[in-house]
Amino acid sequence: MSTPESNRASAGEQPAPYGSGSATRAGRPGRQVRVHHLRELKERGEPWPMLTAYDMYTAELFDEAGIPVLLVGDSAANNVFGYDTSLPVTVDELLPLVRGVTRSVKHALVVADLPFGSYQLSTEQALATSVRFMKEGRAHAVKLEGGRAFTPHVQALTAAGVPVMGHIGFTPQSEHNLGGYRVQGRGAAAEELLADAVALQEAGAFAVVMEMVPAEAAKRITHELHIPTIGIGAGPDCDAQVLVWQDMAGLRRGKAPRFVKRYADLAGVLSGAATAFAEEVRRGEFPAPEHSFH
Ligand SMILES: Nc1nc(=O)c2c([nH]1)NC[C@@H]1CN(c3ccc(C(=O)N[C@@H](CCC(=O)O)C(=O)O)cc3)CN21
Ligand SMILES: CC(C)C(=O)C(=O)O
Ligand SMILES: [Mg+2]
Repeated sequence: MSTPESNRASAGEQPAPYGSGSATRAGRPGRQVRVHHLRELKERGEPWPMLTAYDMYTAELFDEAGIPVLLVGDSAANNVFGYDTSLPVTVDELLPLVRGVTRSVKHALVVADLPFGSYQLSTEQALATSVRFMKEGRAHAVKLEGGRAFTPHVQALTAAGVPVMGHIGFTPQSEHNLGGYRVQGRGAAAEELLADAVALQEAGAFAVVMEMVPAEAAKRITHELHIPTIGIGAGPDCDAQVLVWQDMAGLRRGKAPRFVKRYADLAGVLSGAATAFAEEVRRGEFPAPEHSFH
């Protein structure tokens, strides 16, 4: 079977950049995704997907599935390390996950989420932490939570060569300040949210996540900004959509937030596999002769 993709590869030509040509139509970026490709997608009105990833196999699979941006979220706190919130996770815990993901992708832009306490103290702290994620973790960009109060941090990082993704609306690291998991930017607060988004853009952010924001407010902010907006519980009019991968694939059980759609039942598949393995071992059926060395 010969595809345009393999023809190009065998001819030894440079594949088309993400955002143009047959590679895009196939949903597969031809080479490294760059922040300007995301801006081009916004200009063309083409929505794009983002997922979290915390390890090699998921990073490889999502990269091959044509997900242009992977986020090593501080949500690893809940979804890898078993904490009840994202607050306790540390840079030292997240760094090896970032390394695993960046080693495993061929195309995706990998964003490292700065965890609570690793950037809020000063612009210097934000830069020191980001340099670790880029130097040791080989991340391509970082993400931090906060609006106008964090424009000095975004400016300092951008000036130092670190692409920054903002995150406004419901910001889980501020859970105790926001009074729990609640929608942000209803009514008059929509103006505050817009001011935060514009300030992040002016400070140099290349994109901004909006979490649990009313769809109308998110739509307006998306139209006002020239950088891409990435929604999670922010309606259909954002430039991109992000989900935590264990939510998207149905690995996490229990009641999911309203914004989650499950595209698979990985919990069912894995638990079925583990149960079948356990039964075969207990019945003496595994290993069979073909699994043994003779
Ligand atoms: N697995 C997972 N998925 C996520 O989306 C996620 C994490 N972990 N960890 C970090 C943060 C925390 N997030 C959360 C967690 C819970 C709700 C939640 O319970 N939402 C409810 C209540 C909303 C309301 O009361 O207005 C919902 O039904 O959406 C929302 C976002 C989003 N992030
Ligand atoms: C939900 C996304 C945006 C996030 O910040 C995370 O996974 O940590
Ligand atoms: Mg996060």
